[in-house]
Amino acid sequence: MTAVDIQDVSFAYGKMPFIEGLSATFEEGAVTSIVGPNGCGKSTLVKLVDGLYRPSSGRVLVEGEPTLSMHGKERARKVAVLAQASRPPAMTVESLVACGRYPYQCHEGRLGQKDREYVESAMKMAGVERFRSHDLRHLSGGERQRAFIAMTLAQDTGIIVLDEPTTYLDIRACHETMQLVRCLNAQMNKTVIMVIHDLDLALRYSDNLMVMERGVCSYAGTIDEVLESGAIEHAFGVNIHAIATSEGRSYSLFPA
Ligand SMILES: Nc1ncnc2c1ncn2[C@@H]1O[C@H](COP(=O)(O)OP(=O)(O)OP(=O)(O)O)[C@@H](O)[C@H]1O
Repeated sequence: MTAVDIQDVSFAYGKMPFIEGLSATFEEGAVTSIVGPNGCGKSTLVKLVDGLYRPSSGRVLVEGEPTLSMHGKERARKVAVLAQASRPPAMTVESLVACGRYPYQCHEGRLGQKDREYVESAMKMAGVERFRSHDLRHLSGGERQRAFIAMTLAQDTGIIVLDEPTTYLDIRACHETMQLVRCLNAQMNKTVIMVIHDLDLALRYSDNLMVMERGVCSYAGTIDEVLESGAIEHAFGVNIHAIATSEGRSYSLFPA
């Protein structure tokens, strides 16, 4: 089954076409990383999936429905998108996580019993319960990222899209964030699509990879298929060596 289907999408900033005829599919129940050099269009693609940008041609389907035919709240009940980290707002963890319930709220915006249950279980799942009354600005980068992931969980969608979830995190927090992603996938069957710069993390924690170059998908497939294809070497100008370890495989990357 396909969770997100990008069908022959073109998009331009201003007059110059940037993405032309991009097609890609993201498998339901899988963790897929979008990788590619700076400026190749990864965040643009995320915004097209989020319905923030309108393709000049082609369409994006989320769970079989064109994103642009859905109202904002309807789309937000299918896909939760966590944008790139920016300055954290002055609010508590619990208030942030409660924001994830907005697609289910009516005009008054009050949380009902069910909303509160979702907020509680999202904080528990992401391991931020004990920080519930802490101001986001006073958390470490890793704790704050878990709080934002909890907000996407409270949104109760089948699909989570994370744009560079490990930026600014130290190596331990990077791995903890990726382990949380795998846990959400394994225990809650979340489809996860993430833009990630760290190729080692992408190779280690994803089922599938989509490699982008200058507005196109140059290759997509399982980790083994992508490694076999040479698409990463081509896109980044690196060599990759896979090393067997007791925990599976580790990857060593260095300039070609
Ligand atoms: N709002 C905008 N207006 C005009 N051009 C933009 C805008 N946003 C992005 N671009 C351009 O579109 C191209 C793709 O940007 P995008 O942010 O999608 O790339 P990216 O692959 O996510 O980059 P990075 O890895 O550096 O985050 C870049 O050349 C960028 O300068």
